[in-house]
Amino acid sequence: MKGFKLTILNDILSPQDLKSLSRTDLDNLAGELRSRILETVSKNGGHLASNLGIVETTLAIHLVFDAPDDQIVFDVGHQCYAHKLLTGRQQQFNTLRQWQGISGFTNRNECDAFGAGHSGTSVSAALGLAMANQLDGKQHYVVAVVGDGSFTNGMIYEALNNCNKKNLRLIIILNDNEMSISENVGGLSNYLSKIRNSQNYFNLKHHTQSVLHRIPLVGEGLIKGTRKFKKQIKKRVVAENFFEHLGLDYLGPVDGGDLKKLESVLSEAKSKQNCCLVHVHTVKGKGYQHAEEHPERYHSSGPFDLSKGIEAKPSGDTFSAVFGKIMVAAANTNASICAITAAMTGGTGLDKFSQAHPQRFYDVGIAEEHAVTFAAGLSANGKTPVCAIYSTFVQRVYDQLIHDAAIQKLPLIMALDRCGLVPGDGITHQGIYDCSYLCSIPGIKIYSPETYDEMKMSFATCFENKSLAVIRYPKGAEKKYDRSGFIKLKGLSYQDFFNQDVNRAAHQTVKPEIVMVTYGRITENAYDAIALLRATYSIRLIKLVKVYPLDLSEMLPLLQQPELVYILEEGVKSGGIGEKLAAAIAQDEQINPGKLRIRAIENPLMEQGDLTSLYDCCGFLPGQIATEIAKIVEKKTA
Ligand SMILES: Cc1ncc(C[n+]2csc(CCOP(=O)(O)OP(=O)(O)O)c2C)c(N)n1
Ligand SMILES: CC(=O)[C@@H](O)[C@H](O)COP(=O)(O)O
Ligand SMILES: [Mg+2]
Repeated sequence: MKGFKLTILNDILSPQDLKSLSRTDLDNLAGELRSRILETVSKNGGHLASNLGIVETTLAIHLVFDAPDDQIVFDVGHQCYAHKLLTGRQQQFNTLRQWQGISGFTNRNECDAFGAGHSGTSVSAALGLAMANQLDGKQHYVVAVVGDGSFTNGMIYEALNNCNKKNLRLIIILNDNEMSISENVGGLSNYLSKIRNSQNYFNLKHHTQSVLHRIPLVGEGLIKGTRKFKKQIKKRVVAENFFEHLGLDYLGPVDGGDLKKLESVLSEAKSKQNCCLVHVHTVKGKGYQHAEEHPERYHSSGPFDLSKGIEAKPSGDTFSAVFGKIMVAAANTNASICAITAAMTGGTGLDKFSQAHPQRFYDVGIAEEHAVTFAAGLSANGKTPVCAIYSTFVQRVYDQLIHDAAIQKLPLIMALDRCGLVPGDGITHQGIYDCSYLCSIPGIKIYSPETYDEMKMSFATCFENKSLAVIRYPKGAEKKYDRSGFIKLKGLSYQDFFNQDVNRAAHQTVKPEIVMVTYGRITENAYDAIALLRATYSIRLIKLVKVYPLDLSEMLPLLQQPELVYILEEGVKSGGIGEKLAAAIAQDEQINPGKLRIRAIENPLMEQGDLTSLYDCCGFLPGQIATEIAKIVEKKTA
């Protein structure tokens, strides 16, 4: 792909420039868009397969509609790369997903009609935009683009239920590529495949309708009563589908690779008086053979060699993979263990479990709320459910955890993946809120293992204790550094970095000047910061594994001596573990609350970027931590 000349794309400064292109130019442009997407994702990482599949649909949308007056709302937003390239962001496209570059999702700051990252929001947002237009007497259209996977999300149906208003300039494009990240699941996916496979349904329907139009007595232009009669006949001859029953017009399925047909069907949708759903059949990964053959592998990828494709096997363990192993091993000996995922089998490491224990594995679709209440139901009838969900998507299940688990006093284990800062995906995917909001759920216990061993122990404890518990861990692998000096207590471990000549037994009597308290992946940063400080100060590092409720009887005695207690937290400051500890210290007569400092995330609206840039922005790099601590101590002793 290197050196591929993008002759047409270079001249597209706005969607208006598309409108004068010839058919041949448009076809070539589709190829150029794919090349640019491939080239960029192979360098920066990103969501490849979905973007390759939706190129012609995006072109058709921008040919038929007039953005930005007409507003396009992408569900999830991970498939918006062609849209970005056609809407004035070509120059920055090489900065995709990079620090201070452009986001891999739709982003209102970048001039998209609505931002996203989480699934299922598009139709509600688009309906709101369309209603606002209607109130203002504006004639603009709003187009929601939703994948078949996202159509498994309940919010879509809540929104569809409200779309049956007259003269609503709202068009919903169902981008059906037969895939979520992995294969799409459930009754809806079967139903869509039925519509697709009812051969020529669309053609038959159109043919029937045009025949009906031609019958003299019921033809166009006749009085209302006759129209009613015509509708009755239509209904009998052509069965309505689910969407039509909800009061929407339905067009499709249309071949999503056929730009001319797409344009014609979208133009027809525009002419409808109702909200219209256009069902487009696309191919995930289209145009790059590796991605067409393995759409799941190319859903979201890191950088890779375009000529070779992505290696089949990930190398080495990750927290997700270790979680998968823990689950398989536990379920081998405990028949009550069940695993639930909301469309993230591979990402959460549950693929092995799904093969080893298919009867006890549930992929419920992109339906986190349902996943948790469903798990609570399993729990109520004696099962041991483990819900594996990314931290960011758990934001959706706050009420389910309170109403359906905590209040019911039901044991339930939440395995939270992708906790902490999430580099490439950015602002919508940061796993930095969970500790803060989950702490207030009655009876909840939160563990934040930093190592695979701690993770295993946390799960073992939770399987045994049968309570409402959260085990949270980051994306990727455990950090490698020397942990041999840590002394384990119940819910924490600690290590003293005093004068190296002092032996461990003597530590008890030596006074640490600084105590650092931290948890999770960022412990390594604390450890590295200590390496910069230990020649000057004696420091104690406390690593929490059980982060909530805090085991104060273990911890407070360790905090009494130092001049400074410095809490380092890869999560939001507001309501976080640091603030919980501060509140506990404030009530302890032995500890002066004035010696506490919290370094946590104060501006959580953190865009995408590499982890080092994100850490830098938060003051989390070891050098920054060391400098801050030295300054505080100097000020105190001055
Ligand atoms: C609430 C929520 N849960 C899970 C995800 C993770 N996720 C991102 S894309 C995706 C699959 C979407 O499938 P579909 O809508 O069909 O789009 P496609 O990738 O096939 O184009 C999932 C599960 C998410 N973004 N939001
Ligand atoms: C769009 C989305 O929400 C997912 O595709 C997410 O980007 C996947 O992240 P991982 O690649 O870390 O599984
Ligand atoms: Mg799909």
